[in-house]
Amino acid sequence: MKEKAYSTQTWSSHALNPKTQNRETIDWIFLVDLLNFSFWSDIDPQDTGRYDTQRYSVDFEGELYTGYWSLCAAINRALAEGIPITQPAYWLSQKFTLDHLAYIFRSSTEESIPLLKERYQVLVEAATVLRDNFDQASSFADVILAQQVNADHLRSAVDLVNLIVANFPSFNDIDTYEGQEVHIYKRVQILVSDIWACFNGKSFGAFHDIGSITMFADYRVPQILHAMKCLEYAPSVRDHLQALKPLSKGSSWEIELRCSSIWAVELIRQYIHRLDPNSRAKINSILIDFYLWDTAKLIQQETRGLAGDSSAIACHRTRSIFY
Ligand SMILES: Nc1nc2c(c(CN[C@H]3C=C[C@H](O)[C@@H]3O)cn2[C@@H]2O[C@H](COP(=O)(O)O)[C@@H](O)[C@H]2O)c(=O)[nH]1
Repeated sequence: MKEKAYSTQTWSSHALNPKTQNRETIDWIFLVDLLNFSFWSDIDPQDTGRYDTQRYSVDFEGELYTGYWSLCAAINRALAEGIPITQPAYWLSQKFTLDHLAYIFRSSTEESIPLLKERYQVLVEAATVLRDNFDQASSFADVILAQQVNADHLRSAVDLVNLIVANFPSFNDIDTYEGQEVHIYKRVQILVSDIWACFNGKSFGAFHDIGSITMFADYRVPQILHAMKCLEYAPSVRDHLQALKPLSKGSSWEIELRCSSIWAVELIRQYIHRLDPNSRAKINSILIDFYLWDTAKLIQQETRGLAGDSSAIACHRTRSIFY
């Protein structure tokens, strides 16, 4: 596997990610990270990620995309067809119906996109919040611009995360574990991080506390943390996942798995900073996460599925709008 230095520039190197850095790019990122959840397939048990399993696949410019990239492909395809899908006002227009969203996310295979109705509701809710809570804001860029900057013209990533979860319910990734509230905040943190990475830490992406953002607790990174022997699953949990059984949202196993993946990345980050104190300014949990996630996807492609060999672990099958 080709090693590559990880930096914010890596973000725009992905074929489907925008190459420009402007308000339209913010709109694209906002839409993607509103819908950045639950792409694991009910009909690809080996999790090969391949369209020939008939799992949900999007054809964009002659290429078939699955998983997270199917979301980006469907959005780019809609834009290429002249559908203003990244404009929040569109989500409140007459034209924007559940059937229209089904067309936008149409599949080239038997399986449709999971949680389509929830995706529709998330968009209508977000556009309503922009209109009602942010003075008819036409773009999420206006929400960022409304944020105070400090003397160095830098905003607070943590304040932006808290502002988003206080206003947009679909980002409220909170659970209760043994009576204690646990704020995992996966999609809101990847939203702020994608903006930071896309803008290379400048302009809309200029934050003085970006190092406070954690890894994004999804269902893909725990697998590679396990493959790297950074995460160990109790035999009962491992057997449950390998049997492709669903893991219910809010169960103690699900919360422990997500929080353990966050803590594992924090320990990796601390280890890297101890090894090389100069890396403190360059390496944060976001870049470690991006590296781990991209590497997990490469392994999935090369081995036709991360659950392929016995040492691998299947991803946990929790249907949720939060990741
Ligand atoms: N922790 C973490 N989770 C991430 C991402 C991304 C996409 N980020 C890309 C954009 C810029 C970066 O450089 C990455 O290339 C998606 N996901 C989550 O994965 C799951 C989808 O997986 P699969 O079904 O296999 O495609 C789903 O929960 C989705 O929310 C990430 O980066 N980190």
